[in-house]
Amino acid sequence: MAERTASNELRVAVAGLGSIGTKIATALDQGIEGLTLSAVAVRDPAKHQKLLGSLRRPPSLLPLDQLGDAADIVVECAPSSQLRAIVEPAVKRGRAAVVVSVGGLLDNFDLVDLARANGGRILVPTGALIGLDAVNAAAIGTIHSVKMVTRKPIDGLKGAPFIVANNIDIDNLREPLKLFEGTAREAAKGFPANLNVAVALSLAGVGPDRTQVQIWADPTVTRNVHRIEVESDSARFSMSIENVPSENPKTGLITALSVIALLRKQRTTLSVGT
Ligand SMILES: NC(=O)C1=CN([C@@H]2O[C@H](COP(=O)(O)OP(=O)(O)OC[C@H]3O[C@@H](n4cnc5c(N)ncnc54)[C@H](OP(=O)(O)O)[C@@H]3O)[C@@H](O)[C@H]2O)C=CC1
Ligand SMILES: O=C([O-])CC(=O)C(=O)O
Repeated sequence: MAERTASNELRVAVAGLGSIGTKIATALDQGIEGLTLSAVAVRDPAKHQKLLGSLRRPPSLLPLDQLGDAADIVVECAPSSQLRAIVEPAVKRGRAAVVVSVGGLLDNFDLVDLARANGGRILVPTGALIGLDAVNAAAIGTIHSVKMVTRKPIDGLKGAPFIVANNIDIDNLREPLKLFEGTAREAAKGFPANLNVAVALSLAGVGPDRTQVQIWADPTVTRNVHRIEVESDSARFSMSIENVPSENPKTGLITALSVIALLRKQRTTLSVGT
């Protein structure tokens, strides 16, 4: 059972105060019904003094692996390399972990079993994507295929391991270039900081080995564009989203908002959408 504050609020900890974590911590501090920001973990406290000093109710500053001691819900918004260090101790204590670096979950899927064995939960928000409610619903029946095409500006792809390993020059592109076509599992390996959305889609639907993904470097777009097509026995649907990049060009602004929406649903009286 989750412990509660004296006022019966759920305590939330935020791991990583980058483009996503900063917005979530700020929203919690400004007030989300039934929730309180209890702790944060950062790599370099000096870098975050301004933000931490501006919060109305300063949270505890803790190491990543102690966040679960101070919170009922631990929100992971650090690089995927830190996923295990954040989620494992939290779910071992029976806490809920909200995971945004969802690509990293594929190599750490035993965490789901660990959570199950200890009464913890792992929550994956829709994040920078759209329509996981419909994909979840279709998956109750039979999904025949899920295809996703992602187009990103050059800055949103720079440094991806797939690009580096294949020595692809994307800096001087004048027209769109298809970089990759394959499964969501392969996409997550080659583009770990760019294709979390493909993994979230796959976990909602037919899994990482049956979700087909194309990735384009596109100098003609300024947004991270994802188009998805689903064929199932209950519905056929196409969805697309054009994300405004945040201070981190790899990350759409809507990602933090999606997590805030998920957190709101934990205690709100009226909850809309699955
Ligand atoms: N699910 C989805 O739809 C999406 C997921 N993402 C993923 O979300 C994650 C966060 O993205 P974003 O906020 O843009 O990334 P940022 O790079 O902006 O922020 C990551 C933060 O984590 C901090 N950090 C790194 N190591 C540690 C550590 N050991 N302890 C504490 N903090 C640490 C960094 O600190 P410092 O500033 O010191 O480097 C940084 O502030 C990424 O993995 C990204 O790929 C992104 C977009 C969409
Ligand atoms: O999935 C990701 O990691 C980021 C992304 O595509 C986006 O922000 O649109």
